[in-house]
Amino acid sequence: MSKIIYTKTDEAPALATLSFLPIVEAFTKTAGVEVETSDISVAARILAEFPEYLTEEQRVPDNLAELGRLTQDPNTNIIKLPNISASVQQLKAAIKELQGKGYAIPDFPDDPQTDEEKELRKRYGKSLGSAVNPVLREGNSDRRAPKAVKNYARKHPHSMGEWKQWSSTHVSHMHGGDFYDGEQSMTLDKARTVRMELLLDDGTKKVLKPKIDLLDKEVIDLMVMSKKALLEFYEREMEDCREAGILFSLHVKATMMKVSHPIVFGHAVRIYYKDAFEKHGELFDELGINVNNGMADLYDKIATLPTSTREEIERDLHACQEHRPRLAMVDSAKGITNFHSPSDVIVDASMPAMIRSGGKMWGADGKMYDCKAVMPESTFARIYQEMINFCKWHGNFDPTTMGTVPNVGLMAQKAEEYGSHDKTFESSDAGIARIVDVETDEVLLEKRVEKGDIWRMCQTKDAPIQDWVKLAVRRARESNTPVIFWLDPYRPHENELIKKVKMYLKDHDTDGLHIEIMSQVRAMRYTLERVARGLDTISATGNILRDYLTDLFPILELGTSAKMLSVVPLMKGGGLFETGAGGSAPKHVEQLTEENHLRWDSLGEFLALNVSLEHLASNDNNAKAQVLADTLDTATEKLLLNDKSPSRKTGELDNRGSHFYLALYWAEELAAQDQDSELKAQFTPLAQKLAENEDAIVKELNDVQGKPVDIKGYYYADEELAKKAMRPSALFNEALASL
Ligand SMILES: NC(=O)C1=CN([C@@H]2O[C@H](COP(=O)(O)OP(=O)(O)OC[C@H]3O[C@@H](n4cnc5c(N)ncnc54)[C@H](OP(=O)(O)O)[C@@H]3O)[C@@H](O)[C@H]2O)C=CC1
Ligand SMILES: O=C(O)CCC(=O)C(=O)O
Ligand SMILES: [Mg+2]
Repeated sequence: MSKIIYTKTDEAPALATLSFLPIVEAFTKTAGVEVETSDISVAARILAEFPEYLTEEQRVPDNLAELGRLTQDPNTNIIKLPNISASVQQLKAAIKELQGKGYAIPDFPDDPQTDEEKELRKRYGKSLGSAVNPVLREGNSDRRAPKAVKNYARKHPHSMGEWKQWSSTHVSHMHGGDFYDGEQSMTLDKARTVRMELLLDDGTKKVLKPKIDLLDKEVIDLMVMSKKALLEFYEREMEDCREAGILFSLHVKATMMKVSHPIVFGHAVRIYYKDAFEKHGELFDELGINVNNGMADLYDKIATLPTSTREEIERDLHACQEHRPRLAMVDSAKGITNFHSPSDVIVDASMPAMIRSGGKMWGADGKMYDCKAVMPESTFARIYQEMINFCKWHGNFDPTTMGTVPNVGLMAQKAEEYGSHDKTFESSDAGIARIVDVETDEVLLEKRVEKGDIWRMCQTKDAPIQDWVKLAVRRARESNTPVIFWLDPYRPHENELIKKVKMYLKDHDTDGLHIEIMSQVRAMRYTLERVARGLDTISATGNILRDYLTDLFPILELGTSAKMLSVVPLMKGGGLFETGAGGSAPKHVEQLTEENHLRWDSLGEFLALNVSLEHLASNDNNAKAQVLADTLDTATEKLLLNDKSPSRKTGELDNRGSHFYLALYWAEELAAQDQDSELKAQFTPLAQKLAENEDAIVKELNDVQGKPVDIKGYYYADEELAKKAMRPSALFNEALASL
């Protein structure tokens, strides 16, 4: 029997699943496909970590570990929806909700002191940040806008803010002392076991990671971010921003770069509120305030103080703002700034949204202003300035004519920064950070660090690089599109990759293909020159640029990266089919609970299901699955053409309504096809029933809107209540059940 594993995740995609999954199950069972669900939501992952605190009935299996194992099985077929990569604040909120529901899990230790607390912190750390994707992505990334989606966007362009040549918006990044500066990299000459250690100035050694097994031909890097340089950078840029009179906005990825970026974020907050931190620092330490988790943590903790002390602190914080630039807002109505939480502004989505708005972000008064987009680490920040330069010079892109930029991204086996979290340290002392061969004591890489510097090691295995080159060549051939490898010869890590790419390209027939290697800024310029002329260009990039570019171009081309096809051909032969390139849209949940309208667009799920079925069809020789895939493809196109995607407005067709239309069109296509008479016979009555009841069903789906809906929870909502909310049409439910 063919099997699809459909993940249950968080927030908007989890809600959408409650409506869409019954359709998937009903349709695919006709091809003998079993749909199994796997809950990898942050709440389920927390519960799976602490079975000994739970009753027998409360325990849940470690689904993520099981899926990780399955990525090694060639028969695996997973549809993966986006999940929360939790910040500390989110994790704590999820823990609190679970405790409130009677799950006696321990508190999150903010400042672990005892061994027991340290152990708990370590265990909670497994659910923190980007904890799911690196486990499941045992293959490289193939993300692109399908033709039908691109054509639809060309005919129905989203709105674009206007770029003015006089715009003050720009990107600021460090020019020295960051990870890019002085990076060291090497390709291993043989398999080795290494340790990471700090050689202190007094000659003693602090071993931070005793044993890392490395493979032959693996690329390793050592990078350091200087705290001093970072603080000076912030001080300078804040002053520069204040003088310019524009908004200060910090764009990091504290969720995915879960160790380094919260530290980088925290320094920005402390510099901005420097005077208040100098005055109240001791008290803040006593209260265990850690602004690496955002100002929300500070406000939560000072709430417990006597009113007079709290008010004094608040006054001092406000006084800091007087000689600092205005901050970009996340929610101006609620007074939530860019510094509120490190998971509110996530660079992959936040920078494209800013560029799409003509270089503007929200100010505290609810109006939009030019901004200084601060991305301390220069390695990848420069691509955004290059795009901004292009927009200022040429005006904004035109979605009706612009070319498309698919991406082939290196990410398998925790490539590059993805796998660096357990090898990232905030240096406790000054000394030499070293990577040393355990057997021979040979120092492979070393760099001076001062107290407070962040240093890390990255690994990129050779097999994923070979697979990445192969995938890039395959995509170039299949789509007859040029491929540019975005690799910078001045960056040691990428210089190692360039040698490998050149070598592995020789393994393939590249006759007639256009393949080039360019540094990032040149690659961006080259790609944009083509984009503006309506020409397509595949970007073949490392892991971080994979993440950045697969939001950047889709958001400009299509309005959202939710409409992307996102495939991970697993290196062992299975398939991981992701849905879109974006996240879990927390704001959408708010709209659902307040107004019972879910604006989440499931196009990404439809596209993923399509390729998942195709994969089953060829792997399992399942001809019916192929018919389902072909008809789903046509139905999806019809849905776009008939404008049945969810509206943003309460009272109009939402996620549930668009699911109904997909089911209707899919059933109609199956009824109309002649390849499989059994399927035709099964779906003809359903198509008739849905078509006859179209108006009544849509009315049922729209009539429930406009009122709040209580699903009793955010991270672990009541499944029955949520299901009821997401399946409000009795007519539609009955029709599906009749299949
Ligand atoms: N693959 C994964 O597992 C990923 C997970 N994440 C996680 O998702 C969470 C939110 O991240 P964030 O950076 O805010 O990015 P999101 O992509 O979730 O949100 C940014 C905005 O994009 C729009 N959007 C995204 N997806 C859809 C969709 N399917 N339909 C309609 N609009 C959509 C929404 O705009 P509007 O509000 O205007 O409707 C949304 O507010 C974080 O916890 C993050 O870690 C992020 C990226 C990938
Ligand atoms: O894993 C994460 O935290 C986010 C991943 C992401 O943004 C992406 O893959 O595009
Ligand atoms: Mg992303």
